[in-house]
Amino acid sequence: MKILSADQTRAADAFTIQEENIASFELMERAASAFTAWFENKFTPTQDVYIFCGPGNNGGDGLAITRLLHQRCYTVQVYLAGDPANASEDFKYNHQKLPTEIALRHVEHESDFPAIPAAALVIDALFGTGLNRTVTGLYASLINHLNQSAACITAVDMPSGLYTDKQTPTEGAIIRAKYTVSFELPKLAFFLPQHEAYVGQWHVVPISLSPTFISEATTNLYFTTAADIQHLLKSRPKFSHKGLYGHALLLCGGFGKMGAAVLAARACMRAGVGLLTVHAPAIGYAILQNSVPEAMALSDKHKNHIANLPSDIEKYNVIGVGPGMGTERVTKTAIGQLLATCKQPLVLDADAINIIAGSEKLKNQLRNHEVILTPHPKEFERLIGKSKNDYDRLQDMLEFCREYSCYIVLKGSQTAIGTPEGNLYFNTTGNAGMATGGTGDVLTGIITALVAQKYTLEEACILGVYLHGLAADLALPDVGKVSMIASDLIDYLPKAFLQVARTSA
Ligand SMILES: NC(=O)C1=CN([C@@H]2O[C@H](COP(=O)(O)OP(=O)(O)OC[C@H]3O[C@@H](n4cnc5c(N)ncnc54)[C@H](O)[C@@H]3O)[C@@H](O)[C@H]2O)[C@@H](O)CC1
Ligand SMILES: Nc1ncnc2c1ncn2[C@@H]1O[C@H](COP(=O)(O)OP(=O)(O)O)[C@@H](O)[C@H]1O
Ligand SMILES: [K+]
Repeated sequence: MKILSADQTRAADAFTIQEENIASFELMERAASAFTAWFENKFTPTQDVYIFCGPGNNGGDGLAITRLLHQRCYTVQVYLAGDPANASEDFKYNHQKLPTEIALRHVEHESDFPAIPAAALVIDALFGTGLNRTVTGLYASLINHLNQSAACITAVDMPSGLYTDKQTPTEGAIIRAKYTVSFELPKLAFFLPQHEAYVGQWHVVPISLSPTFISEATTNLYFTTAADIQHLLKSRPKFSHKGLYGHALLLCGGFGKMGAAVLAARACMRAGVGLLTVHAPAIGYAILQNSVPEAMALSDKHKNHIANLPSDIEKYNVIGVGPGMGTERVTKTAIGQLLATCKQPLVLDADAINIIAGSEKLKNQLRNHEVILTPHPKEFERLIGKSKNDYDRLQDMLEFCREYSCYIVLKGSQTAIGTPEGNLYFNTTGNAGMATGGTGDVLTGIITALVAQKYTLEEACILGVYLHGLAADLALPDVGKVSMIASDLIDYLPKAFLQVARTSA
């Protein structure tokens, strides 16, 4: 699904109003109803609700929500910050529609700020996608006042003070919401780790914006939904044989880190590779044969580290490299050889990335390959350098993808995938239980298996990251976030494939 900018969102609203020949307040009513339905489902009317409105359409939503919650027996108090004379037309319309028993209280001085009980529910409808400057003055004091309360804050569309699609200057005040309920599509700001404290948990509620507008809108930003994934998964014909599903090579493992190789290998098998060979240091040979009997094992000439490549390397149709490999000098030489000689697609992770990050010559050789790099943020920084903020980091990532003609899977809570064409895909599966050693090795195995099965590199990244997170989500009810380990992801990978296959059928 596409992620639209603030300007495109505004245009989508206008297009929908025109296309459906409705008044703009009717679309606002849809938005307010969708928010209210979410709110009703989440909170019972036993807690007092304090609603803070700005003078624009976000504030207009706040007024309509006030009316709807009042109808549903919530005790609501509503405040306006800003000049009512300059309010938007739809704000004024909804002001008139407020039931007479509800007074809109004006906040003109700090002394007008109400004390907010800890058990109260606050709805932030100060500013949405129309924010056009940093929040200062009385608005900032109000935002700080709300943030300092112990009440649960739910933001309408956007946490007030946060820009939708560009860096918010540090000096402005920003609401720290527990929940953000956004209309139709998530906003780019929700996908950036630096915004977690403001956005909280985000939810999207549909308001039937024009599908024509959305499908014709141009963007390089996407988030992956179950519906996007359905079309990707390939089915298997009855007369399938293992030769159809590729022969992958994994170069991984080292002294004390054979577990990484085992995890990557087991995940690769579970992700459907036809044949798998794992090349590891001599010390890992017996370990691999014992723990992954489905895979073939090759022993490096070096006891503890990878120092050479298999002699028949051309026969593999993809090579996954890096988990547990270390950065010994002999291993660096082997990676140099790999980049200089091999022709097949590469999936580079962990120490393979660290080794390449340390050498301009190796980095330049990326251009000669079809390659996916799967760094976590620290490996990313070694490869590309420090970025000023999360927005710049995405730009730096796309620039690197373009310059080196590669795919990057920047791992994290909402993993971002960059392509050489300049597209960015944010993943939507996964949970904090995955923040444990070895889960990245599992991802390397999955993506390598998908490339082996002739998914394009872009498909392998998108589908692999989605399935990896989905496996963790499916494991969650049984193992919980604290106890989740990387092996759980492999154990639940079959269920993840089954779930995706079911929806594609
Ligand atoms: N018909 C529509 O356009 C719809 C709009 N919707 C809502 O409307 C919102 C967008 O509404 P608007 O475009 O009116 O914008 P907002 O209500 O987000 O904010 C714009 C208002 O705030 C002022 N403002 C902006 N930044 C400020 C700052 N830093 N300090 C002080 N004042 C500031 C502007 O001068 C303007 O009065 C969405 O987020 C959504 O909540 C929804 O009701 C869906 C339908
Ligand atoms: N809080 C989180 N929410 C969702 N996914 C997470 C979270 N933390 C980590 N992950 C995922 O777990 C994996 C961790 O990979 P990585 O850091 O390479 O681990 P390792 O090197 O131990 O294998 C990545 O796929 C990342 O996206
Ligand atoms: K808001």
